[in-house]
Amino acid sequence: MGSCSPQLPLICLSDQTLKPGSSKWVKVRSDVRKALEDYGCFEAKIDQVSMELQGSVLKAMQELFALPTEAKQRNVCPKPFAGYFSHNGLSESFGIKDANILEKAHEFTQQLWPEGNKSIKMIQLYAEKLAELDMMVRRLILESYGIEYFIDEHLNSTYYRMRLMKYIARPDNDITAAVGANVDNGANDNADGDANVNDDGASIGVKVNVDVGDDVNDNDSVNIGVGVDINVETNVNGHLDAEANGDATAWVVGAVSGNASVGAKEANVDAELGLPSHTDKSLSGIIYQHQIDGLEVKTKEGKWIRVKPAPNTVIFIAGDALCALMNGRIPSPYHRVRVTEKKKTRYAAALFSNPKEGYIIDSPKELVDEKHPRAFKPFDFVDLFNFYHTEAGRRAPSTLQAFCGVSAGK
Ligand SMILES: O=C(O)CCC(=O)C(=O)O
Ligand SMILES: [Fe+2]
Repeated sequence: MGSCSPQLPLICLSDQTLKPGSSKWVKVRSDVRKALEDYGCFEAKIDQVSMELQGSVLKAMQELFALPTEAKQRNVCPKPFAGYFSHNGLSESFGIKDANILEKAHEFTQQLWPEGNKSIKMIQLYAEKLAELDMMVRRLILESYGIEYFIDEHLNSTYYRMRLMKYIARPDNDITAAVGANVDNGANDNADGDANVNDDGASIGVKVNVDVGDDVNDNDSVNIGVGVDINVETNVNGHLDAEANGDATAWVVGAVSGNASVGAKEANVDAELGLPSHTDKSLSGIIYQHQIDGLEVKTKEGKWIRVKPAPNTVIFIAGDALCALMNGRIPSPYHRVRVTEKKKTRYAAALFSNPKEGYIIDSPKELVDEKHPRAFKPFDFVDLFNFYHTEAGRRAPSTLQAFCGVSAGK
């Protein structure tokens, strides 16, 4: 309240009043289209998920992440990175395919708790509610472009995957100073997903963490801003590994690293990022951040909007597959996670919708006209995802553009 920091559009999708065909529905439909065309995402106020269910899901997540590593690693998926994944000690996540369907979600229980566990029921119920919400939003989108005939085919061509995330709390006993580091301009620069910085050289913010121990200095006010020689390896943008099903994330493997010398003491240079900037590969994602903020979304103007968590609020975000399907009319925004609160563990849950394997994504002809010439060639989502794992896919400023952009000339 009263804050002038930029915010995402907030749209009320509350069940009580939103009935198809009602005047509220028509208004929400145009709000959804406008928000997505402008930002590729919006905040949604919802009442479909009770506080009780939210609490149960949080408890289930805490229980899951507290399992011994060997148990967590049983959450495997034939595709790499789609199961349990630990990212440089900064975050860890589980993946649950078809989390909204009870029988399928039970496969996840089998992996982690062969003796059975009631938590999965809560997670499944939660996924079911978010899936209903997601389908409503995708229905609103297609209606808003006047392609109602396509709704059933579209909804039937997709499935869901849930991702549960824990961002590990940073300790409190370090001194930090923000510094800017310029890395060479080149193909790798935009492995952080930032396609807009190519011409100016990519500037990345890195954080110098100095562990002030007795052996270094008793004085906590060490001035590390002076004489710190930062050597940030350009492998900051080493390579990105996408989630195997392509639904969501590009993780940087081998994050920002380098050394800074402070007197005789070595300090680690590390990204503050819990999750580097990326676009989701999915059609859509619904993200719920529990109490601790961290999610930031990039606007078309290149500004980062930090999304504040609220109990009955989720974020709807468009992915590359939706961008392609909608002939580029809806962008898939870059977003990242920066957990700035110390000593606080951040939990987040996201439900992604993906096109089924074998389904060809092709913009309906109604979305193509003189003002909007066809932007992408038809493709199978699996192929987009596989391309993402190639060197060329990783280096591309925009995976989607490089893979199937009409201007890519392939
Ligand atoms: O943790 C979050 O808030 C977002 C996670 C995310 O962007 C992803 O999993 O693709
Ligand atoms: Fe994401």
